[in-house]
Amino acid sequence: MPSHPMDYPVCLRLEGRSVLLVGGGAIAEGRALAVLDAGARLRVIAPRATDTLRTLAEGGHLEWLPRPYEAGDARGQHLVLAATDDAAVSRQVAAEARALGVWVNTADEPELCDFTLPSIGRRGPITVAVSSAGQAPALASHLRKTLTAQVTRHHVWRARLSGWLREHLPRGTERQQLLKQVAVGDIGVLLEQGERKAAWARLRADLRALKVPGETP
Ligand SMILES: C[C@@]1(CC(=O)O)C2=NC(=C\c3[nH]c(c(CCC(=O)O)c3CC(=O)O)Cc3[nH]c(c(CC(=O)O)c3CCC(=O)O)/C=C3\N/C(=C\2)[C@@H](CCC(=O)O)[C@]3(C)CC(=O)O)/[C@H]1CCC(=O)O
Ligand SMILES: NC(=O)c1ccc[n+]([C@@H]2O[C@H](COP(=O)([O-])OP(=O)(O)OC[C@H]3O[C@@H](n4cnc5c(N)ncnc54)[C@H](O)[C@@H]3O)[C@@H](O)[C@H]2O)c1
Repeated sequence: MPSHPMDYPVCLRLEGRSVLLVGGGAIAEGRALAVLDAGARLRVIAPRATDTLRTLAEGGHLEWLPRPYEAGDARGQHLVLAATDDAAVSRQVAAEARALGVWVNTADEPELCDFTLPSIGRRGPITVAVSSAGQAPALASHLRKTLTAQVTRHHVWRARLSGWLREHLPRGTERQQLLKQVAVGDIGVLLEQGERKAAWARLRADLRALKVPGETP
């Protein structure tokens, strides 16, 4: 039996949200690139920052405050990430963020984290995320590489096509059935086999049966 309850995995939508990153080293840089990809408004507080972080700050992609963390810095943030080389700073940041009700992650101490960061592989809209509940990050990284390699371009096509159909078709049982066809049924299998023409023909026939107007992507 695990000593803690299971972690609860989520995919955060950070667009336009304020994220504070405390620390400016290699680990912080990885965090910064990931939250910027997610469209967050990023503030970095650290006396030293990597060249990449400095360049991003000069380009206006993030705000860098070149000083140590101070009490109150977590106020008004939606999320706080701490990645310094000083465990006392991690503890201070985690305690203050928690007291303010702001979710916090520290790169060096799983016990201080409200959430941990899984190892991540991306293929189009598909994300493979592996967590080991803080127990084996190197194993999470290894598994992530193995699993991500199994996501092929056919899966990406199926995901994109499914996304397009969800956007254009009204909700309901018929849409659900068609989306299952695309994801794991005959249409998906045709796409996987490289039979794109046959897949489109089958999809058009299904759309006609649904009496839905419009072009396929
Ligand atoms: C997955 C990944 C994502 C990311 O960082 O973005 C990530 N660690 C990665 C790699 C990695 N980290 C470490 C090693 C060396 C081997 C080892 O020590 O085991 C390797 C392997 C490598 O580098 O190949 C060292 C390490 N990590 C933590 C501690 C502190 C501690 O455990 O006390 C120490 C000791 C530090 C020291 O001793 O100084 C803690 C955490 N690391 C986490 C995430 C969270 C739990 C994730 C999970 O549940 O699996 C958590 C809890 C904090 C957090 O949420 O950040 C990323 C994979 C990137 C990729 O995909 O390749
Ligand atoms: N989660 C992971 O994947 C993982 C992997 C390896 C290491 N770590 C841990 O991540 C942490 C950071 O590692 P790193 O290699 O990026 O370290 P680093 O030494 O390259 O950078 C440390 C950064 O912290 C900043 N800093 C120091 N004191 C500060 C303060 N009071 N306020 C604000 N910023 C401060 C420094 O200016 C510097 O930018 C370490 O604790 C390390 O143990 C995590």
